[in-house]
Parts: sequence; C-alpha cells; structure tokens
Amino acid sequence: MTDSAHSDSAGAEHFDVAVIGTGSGNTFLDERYAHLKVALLEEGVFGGTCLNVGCIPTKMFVYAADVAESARGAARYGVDAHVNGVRRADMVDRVFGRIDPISAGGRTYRVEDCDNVTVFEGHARFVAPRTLDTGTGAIITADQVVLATGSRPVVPDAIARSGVEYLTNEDAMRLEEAPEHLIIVGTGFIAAEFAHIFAGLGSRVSIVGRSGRMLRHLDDEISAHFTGLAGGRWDLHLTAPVRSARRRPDGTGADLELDDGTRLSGDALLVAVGRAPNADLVGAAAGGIDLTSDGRVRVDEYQRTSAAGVYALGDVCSPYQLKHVANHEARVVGGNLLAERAAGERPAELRAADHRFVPSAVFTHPQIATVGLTEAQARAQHPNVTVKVQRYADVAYGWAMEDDEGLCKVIADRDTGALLGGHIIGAQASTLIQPLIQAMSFGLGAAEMAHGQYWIHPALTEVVENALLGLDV
Ligand SMILES: Cc1cc2nc3c(=O)[nH]c(=O)nc-3n(C[C@H](O)[C@H](O)[C@H](O)COP(=O)(O)OP(=O)(O)OC[C@H]3O[C@@H](n4cnc5c(N)ncnc54)[C@H](O)[C@@H]3O)c2cc1C
Ligand SMILES: NC(=O)c1ccc[n+]([C@@H]2O[C@H](COP(=O)([O-])OP(=O)(O)OC[C@H]3O[C@@H](n4cnc5c(N)ncnc54)[C@H](O)[C@@H]3O)[C@@H](O)[C@H]2O)c1
Repeated sequence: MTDSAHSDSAGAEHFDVAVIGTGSGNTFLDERYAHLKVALLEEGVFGGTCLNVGCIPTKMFVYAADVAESARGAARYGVDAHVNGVRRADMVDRVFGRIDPISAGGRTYRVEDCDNVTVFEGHARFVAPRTLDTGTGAIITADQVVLATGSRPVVPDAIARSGVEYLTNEDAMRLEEAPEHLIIVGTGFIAAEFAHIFAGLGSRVSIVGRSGRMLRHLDDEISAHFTGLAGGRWDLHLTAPVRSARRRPDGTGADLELDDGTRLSGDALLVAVGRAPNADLVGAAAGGIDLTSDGRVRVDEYQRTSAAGVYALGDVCSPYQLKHVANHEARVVGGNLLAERAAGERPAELRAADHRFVPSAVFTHPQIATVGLTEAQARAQHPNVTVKVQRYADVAYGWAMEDDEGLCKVIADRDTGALLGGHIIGAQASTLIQPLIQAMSFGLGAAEMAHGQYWIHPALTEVVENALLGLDV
C-alpha cells in the first residue's frame, strides 16, 4: 500500500461489495444483495457496450439492412419490390429513441430506487488493495471488489497519429447521414457487421485488411467462403495494412495509402481492428491484480483475480469478448461473492465458469455461427476426424429459397462419435446452430442426435440433420 493510499483511505467509506462497470457488472446485484452495502462505479453511461454501442443497436441496424437486402432480392421470387430510400435520421431516432431511455432508466433505478446501492460516477482505479479512488473525489474501501470494466476500440498508429477523423462502433451508428463511400479498416466481427449495415442501407463499402481474408478466426473453409461472397458485395483490399492517412483536400473524409501503394478515398473511415481490455487503466498493480501477457486481468476458473476478494468478469478478463460469456461470468461471480461471504472458517463452495463450448455468431450477410473446434484444430487434436459439409440448396427449405450460399459444416471424432465443431454460414445461422451447441454441451453424440429425434420437415433445420447424417460415425 502506498503512503498516499494509507492517508487517502483513512476515513474512506467502507462497502461490503464494490462493482466497477455497469455493463454485465450491473446484472447480478439482485435481491440476494439487498442486505449488503454496495458501491457501483461507472465512468460512462449505464448499461455498457452491449446496450449502448454494441450488440443491441448493431442488430437493430442489421435487421433494417436485412429488410432492405430482402427487398432487393425479392424479384427472383416473383415479388417486385424496390428500396425507395433509407431515412437514416429516422432510423437513428428509432434505435436510440428506444435504447437511451433504457440506459437512463437503469441509472435512475440504481441511483433513486436501490437504498443499499451508492453510485459513483467517475473513472475508478485501485490505489491500494480493495481501495478505490472513485474519480469523484471520494476514496472507498470494500470487502469484495468486482472488475467489470469491459474493453475499448484499438486504433492503428498510422490512423491515430494522422489527425484524420475516424469512426468506431461508439459513434458510427449515430451518423444521421450515411457516407456515400465508407472505408472500414479491419476484417473481424465489427467490420463484417458494419459492412452489411452500411452497404445494406445504401453506402459503397471498402474493407482494408492484412491477413488475406475476412473473419480469419473462423474455420478456414467458412472464412474462405465468406471472403468470396464478401468480394462480390464489397470492395476488398485484404493484403496490405494502412501506411498513411490524411484528410481529403476539401478537409473531409479520408485518403488512405496502403502498404502495397493502393490509394483509397472515402467520405468516412471506420476503425475496427479489435478491442483492448480496460485492464490497463484501473490501477491493477496498486490493487495487487496480475494481468496476462495480452493485457487482460488474470482470473482463475472461479473468476477470482490474484488479489484476495477481487473478482473480474467479461471483456476485461475474457479472451472471448462476447456478451453471453460476460453474462455467464456475471452469474458465476454473483454466486461466488455470496458463497465467499458465507464461508466463514470453511473454504467457500465456489462455482467454476464453463468455457467448454463458447459459441458465437456474426450478424453479417449472410449470417455466420460457430461452436467448438475448426477443422484444422480438430485434426490437430484428434487422430480420426470425420467432416461433412451440407449445402442449404440440397435440403428442401434451402432449395425452396434457391439459397446457393448457405453451408453447414459439422466435425466429429470418428472413434467416439462425439461432435467436435459446428459451423454454419447462411440464413438464420445464429438460430440453426443452437441444437449443435446443446448437443456438445450435454455430450450428445452425432449419430444419437441425428437419429434419436424428429426433425421437422421441410424446416431449414434439416440442413443440420443432413450434415449429421453425412458424418462417418
Ligand atoms: C459493435 C459491437 C457489437 C457487438 N455485438 C455483439 C453480439 O452481437 N453478441 C455478443 O455476444 N457480443 C457482442 N459484442 C461484444 C459485447 O458487447 C461485449 O462482450 C460485452 O458488452 C462486454 O461486457 P462487459 O460487461 O465486459 O463490458 P461493458 O459492457 O463494456 O461494461 C464496462 C463498463 O465499465 C465502465 N468502465 C470502464 N472502465 C471504468 C473505470 N475505470 N471506472 C468506472 N467505470 C468504468 C464502462 O464505461 C462500461 O460501462 C459486441 C461488441 C461491439 C463493440
Ligand atoms: N456478433 C458478435 O458477437 C460481435 C460483434 C461485434 C463485436 N464483437 C466482439 O468485439 C470484438 C472486437 O471486434 P473487432 O471486429 O474490432 O475485432 P476482431 O478481433 O473480431 O477483428 C479485428 C480484425 O482486424 C484485423 N486487424 C488488426 N489490426 C489491423 C490493422 N492494423 N489493419 C487491418 N486489419 C487489422 C485483425 O486481423 C482481425 O481480423 C470481437 O472480437 C468480438 O468478440 C462480437
């Protein structure tokens, strides 16, 4: 403990539990905590990334882009439809007119209606173990602290230092006028979703990457297939990073030069090259909290950090950076804090977080969803692997849709029949993947899953059934 922390914390208000971050950190403080004195610390708006600038608003725009794409593609089914225009300002009003009151209501609830909760609205950081400078002038101490501070966009140096104005997920959805030409730097989740949002709603989109393909975290076959489809929709530059950026001569937009000499000029620039955990800005060392080599808060299977009584959850500690993972970890932490308080002399009965089969979906066009191992990972880890790729076009509903893009790929261990991975690209992929997640989570083998239940005919789920039937198990 530093001297200043000693003097600061003398007379500091003491709490039973302090939670930093009101994204997933604000989800477990329910009636079980009503008898405890709780501090809730937040430097931004209530609700965190998912509600305000992440999952929810993006999907509201994705849905609008899906509607527009459906209209554009309707003629092949004999329905003549046309997108007459996109009222962007109305869209922004619709999205944030619904979201902003939820965030404000969440704040009001904690500030005015929860007698046991004190809200500190400032940038919080540890000044000593379980001692926090709240950023409001007050120093507090707590028996238990939860770090749920999330992550923030990374900006490549070539752009950050250039003085060019750029957008991130934090502001791109508030634009009341869509750029005619949007350049996106990055090839991951956010790039793929925002490319669909902006292109679907009428902008021309260019994408700049350096790894040769889109969504390279995915199974190679799915990533290659998506990159091919994306190349037909958007202008892709995937082999050279940005060398320099400057404003256009008229002072607007951005002129980019890539490492291979390519020049691109856009009305707006969106940066989406990953998100850094907010572990470096919380005084982790003063709090006795270890970080991983890639900058996350280090946690054990119970979400405990290296500092006694300090837990972490969500993007600040997780390699997944997904909301359903943050929510799961919040449930685990919410129970473990209480278990630790109840333990007394006995060791606490803590619950471990379950990260065995973490699924994810990219809400782009077409949708993509994945769970478990890629084929390359499966072949590296299992000597005898069987793989089946089922086309949407070859099952009844996919055929009815004349869908020539969709694929479902399943991977299993030929020796045991266990499912190792599921990867779907195509309409409703984020929904179709769920039976595969369920089977893997509960240990249901591929053959049992395929044969042991009815599959509704002619539903699109038959693409999963037929993929399973095609495995050599
Ligand atoms: C554009 C976008 C789309 C996404 N879409 C999806 C999706 O479809 N599905 C999905 O599963 N995931 C999605 N994600 C990821 C998901 O949003 C995050 O994984 C999740 O929100 C992380 O939750 P969290 O509680 O860890 O952090 P956050 O929700 O970011 O909460 C952290 C909170 O801590 C506050 N804070 C930070 N530092 C301090 C400090 N020092 N003092 C006080 N307060 C502080 C922040 O202001 C913030 O309110 C998306 C992310 C983005 C950016
Ligand atoms: N649907 C969802 O679940 C969803 C949606 C959006 C975001 N997210 C979460 O948010 C995280 C952050 O999203 P993201 O898209 O920013 O990151 P990401 O990690 O998904 O992708 C970033 C990509 O940018 C590329 N890149 C890195 N540096 C680059 C550079 N200098 N120039 C060009 N390309 C570069 C990387 O190769 C990588 O492919 C995701 O990892 C994901 O966990 C989830």
